[in-house]
Amino acid sequence: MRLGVIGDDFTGSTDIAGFLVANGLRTVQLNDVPDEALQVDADAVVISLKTRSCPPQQAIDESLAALRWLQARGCPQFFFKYCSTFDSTPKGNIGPVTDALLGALGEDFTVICPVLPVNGRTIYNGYLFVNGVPLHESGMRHHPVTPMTDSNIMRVMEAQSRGRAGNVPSTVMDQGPQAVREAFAALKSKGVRYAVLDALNDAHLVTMGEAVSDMKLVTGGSGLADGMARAWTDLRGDAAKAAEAGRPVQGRAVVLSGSCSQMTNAQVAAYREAAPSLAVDVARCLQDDVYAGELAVWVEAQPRDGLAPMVYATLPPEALREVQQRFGAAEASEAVERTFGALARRLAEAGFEQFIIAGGETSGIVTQSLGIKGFAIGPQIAPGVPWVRAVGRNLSLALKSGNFGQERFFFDAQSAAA
Ligand SMILES: Nc1ncnc2c1ncn2[C@@H]1O[C@H](COP(=O)(O)OP(=O)(O)O)[C@@H](O)[C@H]1O
Ligand SMILES: O=C(O)[C@@H](O)C(=O)COP(=O)(O)O
Repeated sequence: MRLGVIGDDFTGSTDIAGFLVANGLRTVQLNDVPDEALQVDADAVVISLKTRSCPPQQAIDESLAALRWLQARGCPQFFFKYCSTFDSTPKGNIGPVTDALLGALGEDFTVICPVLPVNGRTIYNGYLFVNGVPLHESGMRHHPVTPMTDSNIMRVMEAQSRGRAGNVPSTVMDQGPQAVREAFAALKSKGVRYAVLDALNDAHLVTMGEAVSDMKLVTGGSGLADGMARAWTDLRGDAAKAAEAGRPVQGRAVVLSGSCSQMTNAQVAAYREAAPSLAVDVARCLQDDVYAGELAVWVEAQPRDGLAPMVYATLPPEALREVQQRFGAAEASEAVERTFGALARRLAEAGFEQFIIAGGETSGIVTQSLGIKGFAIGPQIAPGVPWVRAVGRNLSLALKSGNFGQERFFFDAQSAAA
């Protein structure tokens, strides 16, 4: 095994796994900390946790358990994968988990690099941009669980961690890996613990991929992993072959959307025009246990041919704010997640085999509710969203991060599975 990834959510984990596979690496995704006895033969193992917004101590404990599992299998390098829009408030959990992993590895320096230029997530002078808009002005300022109100990654990192952050600017990135390594040494000598790496383009990814080759722990988004994988010329194989085991199974499909991100809103609006669609009633999610069953009955009653039916809780920011004021943000989001978990379980029992899910937390709860222990990674539907196939089960899933994919993503996913 060359790389062990600890992902803080399920969509983020399939995102990074998809990029490793696209580089021809044999990659396996395991959901939650795997059993001690499990043995895996792969170039990269991605352990997906659901630790983005749980209490910090739980995030630390689960991340350290994942680290120990990987260490016990001789893994030489570790990647803490979090969102390319950072998705972390001053409460955590990126800072606390990074500190805990550094401590466990006996290290005192790492990179902070939430970038994915192909999906418009870039860093300039330590400020994170989403499609050219500063993070705090993007749709992420309205995120229901982790609203991002500051684009300065040094500042948000320092607010939730134990050390100082510094920046490696794009002008240094332009000079190549050796210059970046020298910048690391200079930052370290000033007592900096976290180097926030600028990345504006593909060339910067390749540079950083080489520059971090000796670092035991790296942290960030899939852009960094893409750069690292490109440097492993000895491992890179045929991408189509690496994706073969994850090709989607054929069967009945459903779309479940629990993301309120800007792009998901556009995707739901486009899909609702063409396919049978049902909006979730949050009050019912909070009030009774029979609601998920009723939703399942509706899904099952939709025509078998044509586009897959969609159940969605997706709301634009103003409507979401109203729901949150009425019921409480945490209570509402938990109830919606619980409903999607129960609905997915009912649909799997009813024979549904393809699940197209929008939203990281939503994907996490659905995967856990379906009792899926691991995924083989298939071909990408859009950058960062591969089809994945449950190990040992006849189930395929597309786990879409809130802001990933184009407007016709739900259509694209079904065409890619045909
Ligand atoms: N209508 C709604 N009212 C309240 N909370 C909601 C609603 N729809 C979705 N949510 C919650 O918002 C959160 C969205 O997070 P997530 O699934 O990670 O999406 P994203 O990938 O866009 O961040 C989930 O916890 C979900 O349950
Ligand atoms: O890095 C990313 O942007 C994604 O891989 C990611 O982490 C997804 O998170 P959600 O937006 O919560 O789905």
